[in-house]
Amino acid sequence: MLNEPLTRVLGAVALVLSYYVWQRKRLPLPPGPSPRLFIGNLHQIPTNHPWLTYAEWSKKYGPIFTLRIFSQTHIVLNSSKAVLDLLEARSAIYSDRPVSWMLSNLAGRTVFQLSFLDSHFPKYRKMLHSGLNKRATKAYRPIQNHQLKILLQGLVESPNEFPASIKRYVAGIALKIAYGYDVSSDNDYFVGLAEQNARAAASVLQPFFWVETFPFLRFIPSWFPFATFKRTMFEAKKVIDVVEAVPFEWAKEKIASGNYTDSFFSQYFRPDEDSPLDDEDWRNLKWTSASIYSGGAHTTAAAMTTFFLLMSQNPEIQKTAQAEIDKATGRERLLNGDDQASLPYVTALLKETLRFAPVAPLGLMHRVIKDDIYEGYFIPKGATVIANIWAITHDSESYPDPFTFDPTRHLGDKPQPDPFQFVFGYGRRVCPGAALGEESLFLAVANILASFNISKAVDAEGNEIEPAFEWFSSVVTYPTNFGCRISPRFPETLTALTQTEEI
Ligand code: HEM
Repeated sequence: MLNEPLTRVLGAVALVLSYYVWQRKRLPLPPGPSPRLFIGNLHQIPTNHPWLTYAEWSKKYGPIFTLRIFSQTHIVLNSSKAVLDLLEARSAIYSDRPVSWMLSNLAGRTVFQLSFLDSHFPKYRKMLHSGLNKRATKAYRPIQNHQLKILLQGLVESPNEFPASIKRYVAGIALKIAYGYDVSSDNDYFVGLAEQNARAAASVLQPFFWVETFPFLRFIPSWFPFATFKRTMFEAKKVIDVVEAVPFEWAKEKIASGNYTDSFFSQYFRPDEDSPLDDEDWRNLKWTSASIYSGGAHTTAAAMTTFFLLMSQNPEIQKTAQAEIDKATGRERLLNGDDQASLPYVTALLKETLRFAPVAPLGLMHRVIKDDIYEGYFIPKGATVIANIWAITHDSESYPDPFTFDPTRHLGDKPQPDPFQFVFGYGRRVCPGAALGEESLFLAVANILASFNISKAVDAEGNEIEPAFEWFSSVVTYPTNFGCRISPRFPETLTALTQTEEI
């Protein structure tokens, strides 16, 4: 028998708990567009550039709104306050990924969609953090500097092929860091793989697949006329498997032969160690190495492509940045990572590029693992949580006149909020490659500005062509269908500089 005081205490606790649960259930979900009976808001979600529509909806429904897709609740966060309050401050419950049968069963498991609750999650993050943190990133400078010279030479020799030079630069850095692999040309097989991987990712990371709601669709054979989803996934899986396996096997063989350069992979793979890796270690190593390549190449390339478009539109800003650079180098050397501290305008220009066109406008989806309450709204366990990064970096309260490209907004005594705080994601899922991405971007942007003038493309009569501001719509976005003129500022000096050993 329990004694009376204890019974009373337990009764009071039960009462408080049930009041709390009742109160929570009474709270409404954040508002949102009216759902239809069965499909919810599926019919209203645009297939292209959904971040723009979500930003519009947030003006009507507020910074946090709800969408329902069949029975799945999506909470869309459109303000810096909401993402920092939830995804950062409450990251212990907001860092899971939505469960996707399509991704995990057909496309295969990857770091990007691994559940926060998976026992391997901390291991992955630790491996990535130790290989990619700010300090570790400094060790990669010789690799970045080497790729930089190839990039600059490529822009001198074939300026119109600048997208190929960008791809080679980013893949060259990622493959060397991940596996110790040296890219040999723009048409390198491994560089092509990165490209295929980006395409595969775009095809599988769609907001909705019917099979997630109707599990019986899993059993229809892939040849069936309506089974496009299965064929898409199997195609993507083939690519993802190759992307993970081929460089991995290549690196394994190199290390076994004793003729290899140090890399993220070689740090963990030691053929002569007494305790060999077990199966799970192998898998972790395979996926983390592949994530450097699949997470780092396409994103960095997207930001560089945006940079070319914005520079061709903004000659005055370009000149200001060039004046700052010329003052630092006397036009006698290339810039390295240490120069960033003395180039505030160029740093601001880079921030503004990522603010103006965040590479991943909706980031990657999160999932909340416990019921929660925020600002009087109920956020149910299992809801998918989407950070509308584009809306945050175009919020006129934080960034007045948000559609004007203006690096000076990040300078002075009262700079506007640092966009790097938002564009690399949040909480325990924050991009582990942010430091490396930022440094590779700075190096490229600063040295391209030092070495070239970028202007609008011209037609056969010499008239400038106004580029269409068109953005590829996927998880990673970048401008498409534009050209620009890239001409060396000091051709002789540039050739000499790209041929010297040191930067
Ligand atoms: C401009 C450069 C980059 C941008 C804008 C960017 C942005 C992002 C964003 C928004 C996320 C999702 C974070 C979240 O879920 O909250 C992410 C995740 C990730 N990024 Fe990056 N990224 C960049 C470069 C890189 C680089 C260079 C690497 C690797 C070397 C990398 C590896 C990853 C990985 C592995 C994840 C998944 C983390 C996880 O799910 O736990 N990224 N990135």
